[in-house]
Amino acid sequence: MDTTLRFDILPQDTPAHDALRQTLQARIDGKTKPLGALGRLEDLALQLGLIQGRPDPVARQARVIVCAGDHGIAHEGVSAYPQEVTWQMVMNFLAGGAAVNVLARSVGMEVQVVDAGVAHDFGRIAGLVHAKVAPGTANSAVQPAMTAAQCDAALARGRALAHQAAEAGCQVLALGEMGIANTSAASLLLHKLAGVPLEVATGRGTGVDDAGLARKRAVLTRAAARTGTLGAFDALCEYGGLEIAMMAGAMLGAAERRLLVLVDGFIASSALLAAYRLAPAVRDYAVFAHQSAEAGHAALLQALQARPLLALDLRLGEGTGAVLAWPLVQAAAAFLDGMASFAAAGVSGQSA
Ligand SMILES: Cc1cc2ncn([C@H]3O[C@H](COP(=O)(O)O)[C@@H](O)[C@H]3O)c2cc1C
Ligand SMILES: O=C(O)c1cccnc1
Repeated sequence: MDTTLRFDILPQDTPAHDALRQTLQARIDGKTKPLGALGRLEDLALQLGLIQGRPDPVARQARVIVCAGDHGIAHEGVSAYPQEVTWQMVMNFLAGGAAVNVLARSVGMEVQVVDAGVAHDFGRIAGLVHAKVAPGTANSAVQPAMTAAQCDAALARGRALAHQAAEAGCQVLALGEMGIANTSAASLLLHKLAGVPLEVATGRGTGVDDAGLARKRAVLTRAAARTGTLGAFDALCEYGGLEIAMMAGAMLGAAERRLLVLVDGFIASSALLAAYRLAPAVRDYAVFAHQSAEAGHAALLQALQARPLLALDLRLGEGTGAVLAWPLVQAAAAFLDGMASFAAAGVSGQSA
């Protein structure tokens, strides 16, 4: 089966992009510094320019969308915390007291909290984006996590949220998540989509002990054995995460609107992996913010040939790592805009 959605993402290997790449590289190289000396900030500036299709890209406004969803597989005892933490943390996000709120505030980023599929009735609570597809997924250890229609709905709602961010004036979109047991869903996606063995793909998530990790591995082995090789859409349906599918849709929708996508940790990277398999061009719009301490993230980054910007031993999700990379994107745009060129400053260039 496949998604009914078609994502219209401009690929970046056109002749127009080649010309712009040369223009951007010349601008970067003309700045008053030894060639290449701003390192990965130079790569970021180049990527931002290519994404926006202009030699003078801007990074003024950014949003983090935190998608929350519950997981039937939580009932197998794969997390160190109970399922109700998901909705309780949604309340915490709305009150502004979670890690992602504080970090986003510190870097001037707006937070949008979305109910993608939490197993709780929030009523008409203010500030929450009500995009609930279902009150949690089914238990993927015994049956598909969601139907094709549910997966399509999650992708479509994520895409619409990204388009809204673009209309609100954002150039950059970060995706975060909350969902007890979603490291299990992400590990299963990594295993099915990139062929990474479950022993490598499975980690401690919120901090299960050795016995908990053994139980988690056994549950995931049982879940994985239900199916054979899967495409991206079927893998999302089988192993879910309504919030993971919604993040994938948002990443694809952001790329459609030529926004730079800040990818958070293990869970968000699994959403990008699925999105990439649905529409490979999305990869050019992605910046991998950080390397999570969650086991499996290294293999996931490797599968995407991604080199994250930061390594802070975070293992939280919520978009915490992604928001911390926003100042680096701003710095890249700032040096490209504000640094003097050799010509303008009267500084001698490279000899011979
Ligand atoms: C209080 C609390 C806040 C969180 N914020 C993010 N997560 C993170 O932990 C969960 C995934 O780990 P696992 O698969 O082991 O359940 C997700 O909700 C993720 O966002 C949290 C977890 C907890 C307990
Ligand atoms: O890296 C992540 O996204 C992560 C790691 C552990 C728990 N929750 C999320």
